[in-house]
Amino acid sequence: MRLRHKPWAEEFIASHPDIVVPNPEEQKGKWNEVFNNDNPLHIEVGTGKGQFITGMALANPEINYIGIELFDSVIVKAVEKVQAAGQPANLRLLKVNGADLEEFFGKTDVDCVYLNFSDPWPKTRHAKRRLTHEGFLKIYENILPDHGEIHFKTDNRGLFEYSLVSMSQYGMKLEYVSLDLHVEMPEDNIMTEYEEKFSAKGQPIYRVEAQFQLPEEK
Ligand SMILES: C[S@@+](CC[C@H](N)C(=O)[O-])C[C@H]1O[C@@H](n2cnc3c(N)ncnc32)[C@H](O)[C@@H]1O
Repeated sequence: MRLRHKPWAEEFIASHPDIVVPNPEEQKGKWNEVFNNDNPLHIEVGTGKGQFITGMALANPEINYIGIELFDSVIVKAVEKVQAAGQPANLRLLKVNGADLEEFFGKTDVDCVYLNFSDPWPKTRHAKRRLTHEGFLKIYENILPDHGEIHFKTDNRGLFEYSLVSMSQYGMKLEYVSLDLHVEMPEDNIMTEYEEKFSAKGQPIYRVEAQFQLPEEK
């Protein structure tokens, strides 16, 4: 998702350090200081305009949430969403690349990783950029505890099939695989912007929860 270039975006982000955490590498291993509690931390990589992560934070005040987004112009929209929701105390944003997560989170800092409607990168030569490529799975494994989980939703059948294979080949246990999530919409499902858009067009939403396994369990 690319929005029109906004030259003031960087300044806007810097002026909201209470929402977009500045110098996140300094929080590695001590995110509890940011939230003033030891509650579990869930992150969404590729948070876009922030609808999902904001909804999750409002629905689950006993969990801390961080939305991670690469682009200035997009995270500005997420900041506005967080403000409109009354700036929940259990929610922050990071303007960083998901490929660099290990710079900001140590082993077990994060309790769950959400990937929602990740960019599909359909060309084979771009496969390494897919957020479910084994290179990214390794990164998530390094910031999650043993048996940590990734919850993944997408409208893109090709990316979903690729991801099931990638996760399975990595030795992850696949649970709650759905080929049409909205047929029996889980009560606690929080819709993302893309989910609303694609489901309104009648497209099925695919979902899986994948759990990392210990070497002896693979
Ligand atoms: C297709 S949008 C989906 C947004 C939102 N999750 C939703 O479901 O509505 C994917 C988002 O992921 C972001 N993104 C892609 N690769 C990323 C990366 N490596 N690190 C952080 N964000 C990334 C993009 O900038 C874009 O905003």
